[in-house]
This record gives sequence, structure tokens and C-alpha cells, in this order.
Amino acid sequence: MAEDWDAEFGTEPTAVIPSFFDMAGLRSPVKEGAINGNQIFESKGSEAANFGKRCSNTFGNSTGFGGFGKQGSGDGNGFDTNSSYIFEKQPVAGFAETTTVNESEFGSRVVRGCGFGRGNRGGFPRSTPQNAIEKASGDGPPVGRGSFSARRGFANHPGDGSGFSSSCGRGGFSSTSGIRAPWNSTDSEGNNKNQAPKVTYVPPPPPEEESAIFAPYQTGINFDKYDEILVDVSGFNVPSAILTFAEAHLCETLNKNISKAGYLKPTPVQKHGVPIVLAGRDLMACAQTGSGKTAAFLLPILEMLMRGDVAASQFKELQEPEVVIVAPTRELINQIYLEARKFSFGTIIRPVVVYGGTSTGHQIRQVLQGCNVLCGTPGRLLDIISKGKVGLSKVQFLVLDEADRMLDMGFEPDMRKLVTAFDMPSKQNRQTLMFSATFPEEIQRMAADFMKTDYLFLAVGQVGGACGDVHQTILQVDQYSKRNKLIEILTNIGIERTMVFVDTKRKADFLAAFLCQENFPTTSIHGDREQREREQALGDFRSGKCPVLVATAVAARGLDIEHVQHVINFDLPSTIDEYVHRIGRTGRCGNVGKAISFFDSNTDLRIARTLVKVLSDAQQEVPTWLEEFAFAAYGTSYHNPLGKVFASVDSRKGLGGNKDFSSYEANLPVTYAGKDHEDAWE
Ligand SMILES: Nc1ncnc2c1ncn2[C@@H]1O[C@H](COP(=O)(O)OP(=O)(O)OP(=O)(O)O)[C@@H](O)[C@H]1O
Repeated sequence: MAEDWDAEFGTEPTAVIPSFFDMAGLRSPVKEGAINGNQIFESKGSEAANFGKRCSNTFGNSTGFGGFGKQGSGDGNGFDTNSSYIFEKQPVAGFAETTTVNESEFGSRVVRGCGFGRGNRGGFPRSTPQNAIEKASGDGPPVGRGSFSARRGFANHPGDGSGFSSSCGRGGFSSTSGIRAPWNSTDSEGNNKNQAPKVTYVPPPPPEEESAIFAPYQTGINFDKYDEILVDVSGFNVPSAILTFAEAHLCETLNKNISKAGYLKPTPVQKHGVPIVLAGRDLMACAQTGSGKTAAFLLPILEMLMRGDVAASQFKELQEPEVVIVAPTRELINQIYLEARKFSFGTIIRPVVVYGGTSTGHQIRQVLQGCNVLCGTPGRLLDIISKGKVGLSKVQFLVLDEADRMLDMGFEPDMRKLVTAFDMPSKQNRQTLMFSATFPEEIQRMAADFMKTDYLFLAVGQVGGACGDVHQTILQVDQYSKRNKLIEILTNIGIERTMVFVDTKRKADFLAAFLCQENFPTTSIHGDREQREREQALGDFRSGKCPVLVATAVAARGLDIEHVQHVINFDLPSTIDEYVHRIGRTGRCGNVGKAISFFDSNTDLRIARTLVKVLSDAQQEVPTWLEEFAFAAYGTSYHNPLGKVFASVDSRKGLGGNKDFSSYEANLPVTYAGKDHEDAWE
């Protein structure tokens, strides 16, 4: 089959991308001290108009933006309605309405009735090739989401041929996807132009200097307290835990790398997890956020490869990795890859990472150079496997990190495809490891399909519990007061690194813009930003250039960023697991952190009871008003609001006391997509 990825480089013109910072710059001068949405969005609306002009100059289709209806009334999720009013007043033809659209989309109003949002845009059905591509390869660039995806097109414009993405409408934040995806469906040669444009982004190479590779994460004052956490391992013939890394009898190079990384002693999940993996057992491990799960699987896997005389990786047209590691988000898999690179330093083992939003050609070339440990997001992984560049027959280890997240997003079929299709060895012939801080019971049952029946279940602390090193505060704040409250908190926090979680991508952009206007150096990360922008945002946050990061659920899990002192849930997530992961971005590795969550009784009642439980389990103060809400929240229980049962233990224990775990293999389909899953599959 002819490959097209080789032709990627240099063939596609670079789009003009108004980055968040460019746009922030363009909006200035900012009126000092403006908290008023009018001032903020006025300038942005103007810029959007200008940007829109540039778009329309490119494609000559500015007429496509007129005629959006007025918004329905309703909530704005913390953003007052004045701002959209300002947008409507923008005098530039066509584009004022565009900004209005997106401001309305920003709140929940869009869904309720202003006539845009879901639906067919410009005559494109939902099942456009673009959607298919996004789903199949998992790395659909923002273009699809903006221009063609069913999620947020301009529903009222049948056949208007405008081709503008929501990002244009958003005042130029995020990507310029609309520019790169005109709506005319075929080019002069009759080729379908609705295919996703090729992504040409090549991430910067990882650091080569040892000091950067091994830059240690400072452990905190509570690191030793990890030893006090109760650990439960269920299943048969449980290998003994180790107390020190030396007891694991790892090879010399690995031991050297462990000490270069500054690891003095193993955390509980490592003490128990390392020997379990070394013993060849399948493992489902649940341990609190930031407690070292990554090393708990990487170290024994690398050791096993070394013991097994893994072949030195070299260039081959078909690579056959011994290890496949899958994680739900691009940033997380990249982080795991960097950890794998760190621990395999000085060995012949070569880890490679593949993830969406980057040039497939580049990543395939990386894979072909040699690949023992293939780290990937599911979509890109399947994509590269389907191109025949990766064979799975030699896979000895399959790791699913944040396994519950990967299985609970309605993409179970993709996971099954990976696990059962192609030449992946059967579960009897590979070791399967699943890690997360949360494992709802249904997910455990489904996961059992992927693992040998005698897998071990390791629970460090309470399954699904919040990290005890995070001081949690819940404030009752209605949506219209959220912005002011946030400003008040950030003013007190100063330049300490803070992650602010919101429930939609649009809100992430708007809030980040707002905070910039308020002179808080802020950046944002969400699924509609181009990968280059996402990585830049994380880099700016890590370095402290932008101490505030506004994020959607895409950054809720796994990200390990030093010095994050605060997490603010501007919007509470719809599930308690997501809450636990979000606040786990702080208080990592024995450090203490603070989490403040805005509870709006109009929208957050469904999480009240589980929140009370998580707070009290972590010995945090539970506000009386929250207890009252929890008590009154009829119909909810100490369950996931979407119906999933929280597991406090290995779900096999619940089988009428049946200790014969091996006889149990249930398979309950679970699909749900809450609001916090909008950034879902990567
Ligand atoms: N034994 C150890 N000694 C010192 N630091 C460690 C040790 N184990 C892990 N760390 C560091 O602790 C940090 C958190 O580890 P890691 O990211 O693996 O946590 P996690 O349990 O996977 O968290 P999450 O649930 O959020 O994904 C990392 O920076 C890691 O390098």
C-alpha cells in the first residue's frame, strides 16, 4: 500500500496560527484593572473581527457568518452576559455574530436553543470522513472539531460554504483550523478535501543531557508517611513486597538510574508492584495520585527485558516491540515515555512515543529506528500498527495506564481492537498491567477480560480515595460569582503555580484570556488547541513563565508537574474520580498541596454525596452546607453520579465471599461521556 506520510514534510504551508499569546498581545492595550467582561471581550471581539477578515480574505467566504439567532437566556457558567452583548455590537460584517456564537457556546446556552451547536453544518452529515478519521486515528487535529465535527459546528448554515471553525469565532484563540479546511469537498483533481489535513508538527526532541533526563522531583515532607498507608493485595500466591530497591535485585544500570533519579526508597505501590511484575503476574494496581505508579511498572518491565536478553533495537521496516504502553492523553504518554527513557538510560532498550497531533511520518521514522518500548495514545497507536510498521507478536508486556479512563469513555471497542486484533499475543501469553488511582467496579470487571484470571489486585490506601497530602476546600460559589472569587484567590496565591479546571474547552480559552487581562500570566490546555500550543502551554507552566494553567479534563490525569501548589476547580467535574485525579495534580510525591473547588448548587448537586465521602475519608473538613446538600441529594448515593459503583476493594471480593477469583470473568459494557470527558480520546 502506498504510504503518504513520507510526503508530509515541507508540503503543507504553515497556517497562520494566532497563538494564545499573540492574541493576548493583540488585544492590548488592556484597560488596567478591568474585571468587567465588556472591556475584555470588546477588544477580543474586535480582534476576532480582524482575524475573521484575514480568514475571509483567504477564502472569500465572509458571508457565511451572518444570521445567527439570538441566544437563549440562561446560565453563562460564571461569565456574565454582558460580554456576549458586546460581541453582538461589533460592527464588522459577519464576524461580530461569530464571536457572539462562541460566547454563547461558552455557556450552556448554546445547547439549549440558539440554533447552533450540534447538527449538520453546511450540509455535512455527522459521519463525515473527518469524523471517521478523528475516531479512527484518534489524532484528528482541531480542524475537524472546529470545521466539521458534530460537536460544535454552525448548525444554522446549510450549504453556506463558510468553512470557518469555531476557533475563528472564538476570537482567534486556539487553532486556525478553519483556514486549513475549506468546505469545498473536492479539489480540482476530484480528491476529497474533507480529509483531515496532515499534521506536520514535530515535537522538539527530548533532552540529551543527563542532568535534564534525571532532573529529580523533590520529594516532600510527607514522603515517609506513605509507609503508613494500608496496602491490600488480593489474589493467590502474592509475592512478598520489597522494602528497598536493592531487594528487587535489579541490574546495575537500572539501580544506577534509580539513584540518579533521586529515588532513595520505593513507595508502597513500588514495594508491592515491582515484585508482582517481576514474578510474571498480571496486575491491576490502584494507588493514590502522585505516589509513583509509573516507576512501579517501568522498573520491573525494564528489568525483565534486561534479564531476557532483549535484542538491541535497530533500524527495521517492521518493528516488534516487547512492551506496549497505552495512556489516554498525549501529554501523559509523553511523560511516561520520558520516564522510560530515564530508567532505560545506558541500556540497549529503546523507548519510542507516538501520539496524536504530531506528524505521523516523523513518528513512524522514530519507530523504525528501533523500538523496544512503544508508548502511545490509543488512536495513534492503532494508526501506526495499521500501517504495518509495528508488529505485536513479540509483545511481552501490555500496560494500560489510567486504565479506567481509557475504558470508561465509550472507546472500549478501540481498546479491544488493540488487545485482541492484529498479532497481539493472547492474555495468557503476555503480561497485562493496569494502573490508576481510581478503579470503579464495572471497569474492574471489564478489565478482567484483558487479564489472566489469576491477576493480582493491589490497592494502596482506599481505592478511588483522594491523596491525603492535598488540603481540600469546598466553597459555595454560584456561577456568576466564580470569576471574582477566582481573582480573589489568585491574588492571594501570588505566583505559586496553580491549575484551574473548567468544564469546556471554550471556557478554558475565555477564562485564560480573562486572567491574562487581569494581569495573571496564564496559559491554557485543552483538546482544541494544536499540539504545539499544548506543549508550549505545558512548558510555560512548568517553567513558571505562566504560573496559571487553565485546563479541561485533558490535564486531569497523570500529569506530573513539579511545584504545583494549588488546584482550583472553577467547575466541579461530573464524576468523583475526575475530582480525585484533578486535585492529584498537587500534593505529589510527599509534597503538600491545596485544592479549592467552587460548588454551585445549581449544577453540582449530583456530586455532593460522593464529595462528602471523599472529603471525610481523607480527613478533610466537610462544610455543613455541603452535608445538607448531600443529604438532600435524593436519588444519588455513594456511587459515581453516572451510575458506576465505587470500588473500595478488588471487585472479585464482592462475589458472595467466593474466594475463587479465577472463576470470575464478568463483562459489563460501560459507556458514558460526562461533560468532563469532552476532551476524550486522543
Ligand atoms: N521512590 C520514589 N522516590 C522519589 N520520587 C519518586 C519515587 N517514585 C516516584 N517518584 C516521583 O514522584 C512523582 C510522581 O510519580 P508518578 O507520576 O509515577 O505518580 P502516579 O502515581 O503515576 O500519579 P498519577 O496518579 O497522578 O498518575 C514523579 O515525579 C516521580 O519521579
